[in-house]
Amino acid sequence: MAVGAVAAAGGAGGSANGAPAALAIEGLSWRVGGLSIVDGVSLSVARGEFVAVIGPNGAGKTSLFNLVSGLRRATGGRVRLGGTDVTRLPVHRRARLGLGRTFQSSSVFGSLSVAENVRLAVQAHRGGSMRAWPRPAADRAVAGVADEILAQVLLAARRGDPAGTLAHGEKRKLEIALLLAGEPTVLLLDEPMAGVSAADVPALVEVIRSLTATRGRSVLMVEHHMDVVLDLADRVAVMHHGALLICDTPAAVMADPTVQEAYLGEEL
Ligand SMILES: Nc1ncnc2c1ncn2[C@@H]1O[C@H](COP(=O)(O)OP(=O)(O)OP(=O)(O)O)[C@@H](O)[C@H]1O
Repeated sequence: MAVGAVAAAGGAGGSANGAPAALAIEGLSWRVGGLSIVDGVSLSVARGEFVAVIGPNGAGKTSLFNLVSGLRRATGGRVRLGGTDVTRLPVHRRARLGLGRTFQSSSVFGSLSVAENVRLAVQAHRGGSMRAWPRPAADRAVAGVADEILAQVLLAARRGDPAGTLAHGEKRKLEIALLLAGEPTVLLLDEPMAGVSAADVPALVEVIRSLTATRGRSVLMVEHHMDVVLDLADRVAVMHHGALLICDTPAAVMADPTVQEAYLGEEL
């Protein structure tokens, strides 16, 4: 649940207590070759809040994520992280400011163990700040952090297994672990349930739920599985033809006739 006030539906900017939103998307647009793919989207995510983005195929959800993470350059509007304007910053600078997007599977080393993968990610993130530490102490600290992360993503039992042997659902947990190694304050999850077997969904949902439970982390998640969205989200943002249709509580969104219309002919 959101720390402090729950931000106003769809509004950008700060929360009611005056603190800047963890993530503020303000009139964000992306035009390509005369086509408006993302059309003036304004949406804010409060500290500790979980917002899901849904919409029919081709609505612009992934494109919105690409603009927020910096993979694509917006043609209009702004993105702010904790009040800092990051609109013109490249991916790695946004990451350094606390924005994390799930790693693609290609960043998992299949022949290394699950624990080694997480240790490498922790090392990559903290290495510089530990340079003055004696080697054994630094190694122990990295291993300790990696173990904590593995416990949080419910992968402790698989810590010694080669990452390449993980099932889809477990691989998603490992990708989340690698993301957590970067100590993000805002996490972008793009279809975390894609390809995950029905049996593995509940455990993965619990891992994702735990992300906002500590440290005031915020999550923005694109997901097609409505049961997962309704279970996890504080608010649901609906995109249609590149624009934001509504951003409100799951109950209000489900009851909204314009949402039903946008999904006409598709499963909601
Ligand atoms: N680089 C690009 N150039 C031109 N059109 C693009 C480009 N990238 C995406 N599009 C178009 O923008 C629209 C939105 O695509 P996007 O992938 O963001 O939608 P989505 O909501 O994530 O869809 P899905 O749910 O199917 O993943 C689509 O019509 C897509 O074909």
